[in-house]
Amino acid sequence: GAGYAAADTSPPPVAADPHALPIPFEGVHQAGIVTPAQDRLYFVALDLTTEDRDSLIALLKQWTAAARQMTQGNDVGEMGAVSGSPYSPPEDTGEALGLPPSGLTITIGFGRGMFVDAKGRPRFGLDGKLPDLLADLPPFVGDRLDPALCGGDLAIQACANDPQIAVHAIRNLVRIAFGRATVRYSQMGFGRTSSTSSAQVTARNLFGFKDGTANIKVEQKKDVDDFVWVHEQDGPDWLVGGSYLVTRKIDMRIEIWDRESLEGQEASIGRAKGSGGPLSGGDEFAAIDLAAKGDDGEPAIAERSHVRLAHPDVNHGAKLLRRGYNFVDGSNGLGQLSAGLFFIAYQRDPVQQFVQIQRSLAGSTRDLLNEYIVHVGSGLFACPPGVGRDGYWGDKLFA
Ligand SMILES: C=CC1=C(C)c2cc3[nH]c(cc4nc(cc5[nH]c(cc1n2)c(C)c5CCC(=O)O)C(CCC(=O)O)=C4C)c(C)c3C=C
Ligand SMILES: [Fe+2]
Repeated sequence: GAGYAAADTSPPPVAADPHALPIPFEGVHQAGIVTPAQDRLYFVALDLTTEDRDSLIALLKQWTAAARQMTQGNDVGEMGAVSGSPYSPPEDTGEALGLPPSGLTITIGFGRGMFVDAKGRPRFGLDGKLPDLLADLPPFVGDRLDPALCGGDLAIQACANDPQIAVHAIRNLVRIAFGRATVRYSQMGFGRTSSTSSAQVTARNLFGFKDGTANIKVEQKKDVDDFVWVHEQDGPDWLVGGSYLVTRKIDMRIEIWDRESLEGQEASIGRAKGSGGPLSGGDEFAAIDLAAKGDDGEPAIAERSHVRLAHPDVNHGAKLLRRGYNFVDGSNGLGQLSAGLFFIAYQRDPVQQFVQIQRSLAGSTRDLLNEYIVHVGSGLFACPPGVGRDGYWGDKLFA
């Protein structure tokens, strides 16, 4: 179709709403990494239930074909949602009929468990292709990880400006995987907490602060190249042009935070709540001056503030491309919101980047935010480079 679900009979929306448009699926890099962050996320981690190499390859090919179709606003399969045999289940589940592609991107990552099992035994003949950096993340002080919210042999990130579109994408991919992979955990997110383009307004996280101000932006070509993509000299070959994805499900103790004074909240972050400007002075995008002192002679940006401890100057220059989303999973039995940040970061080297920064932040004597947050889920995935015209996700891995 022309970017709209084929079987739809109603006219497409009148004006070209930029949020409704399709994003190209093919490219040197996967879409959904430096793509300006969409408003909604649906993320899923899966475990492979097959041990057969050919069936894994077939799955990746079918997933790629479906992702190609859905990202361009088309139904899955040859006959889609309503044009097939009335006696068979439709190829597409149908809830995206009549909706525009809404900036849908679908990004895949491979976990360590796809290459070796828990005992280090090879899977799918891929043990020789396991990147050294695809090791389990180390434990961090204060982690309270729930194993059911960690790991996964594969991960798929669907981002779109319409949650129905993101859910439709994941649902159809999970359905295609029947008998070969099962869902380990999934997460819905809203209100992107990181802008990844300087054309975007910085959104706010559930603590009410602008989040993503000092993020790597797609326009910063050198930073993107230095900090996001795996280079030839980094290896392995199949991952060149790809990126490592770190996910952390972080619960936020909203009720405790909401009893903190404005001054206390701002000191914890190191930025002003209204403007997002650093406490060392200036507007949102003013450079952070870690040496600046307040009238009281104390550092304007507190020693234990989040932005100081996450800053490249105290982390051997490390930067991340953050792409996280807020979540609210209802309320817990105590009447508190089960809310937080589904932290997503892309990087060239997880050890020198995420692990370095998180070590700087973690622990009750470090980042002041730790009084209000707790990491409950974790994942590390190697995202292959983009797909060419006739290619499929991970094709270089099986070549
Ligand atoms: C290990 C990496 C990081 C985790 C985990 C993390 C969690 C987290 N962050 C916020 C809120 C904000 N973070 C901000 C900046 C910021 N955060 C990280 C890294 C992690 N954050 C970095 C590298 C930076 C940039 C530091 C810099 O160079 O200045 C900000 C300020 C605005 C911005 O620049 O984005 C906020 C606000 C929360 C609430 C949170 C966990 C729930
Ligand atoms: Fe942060």
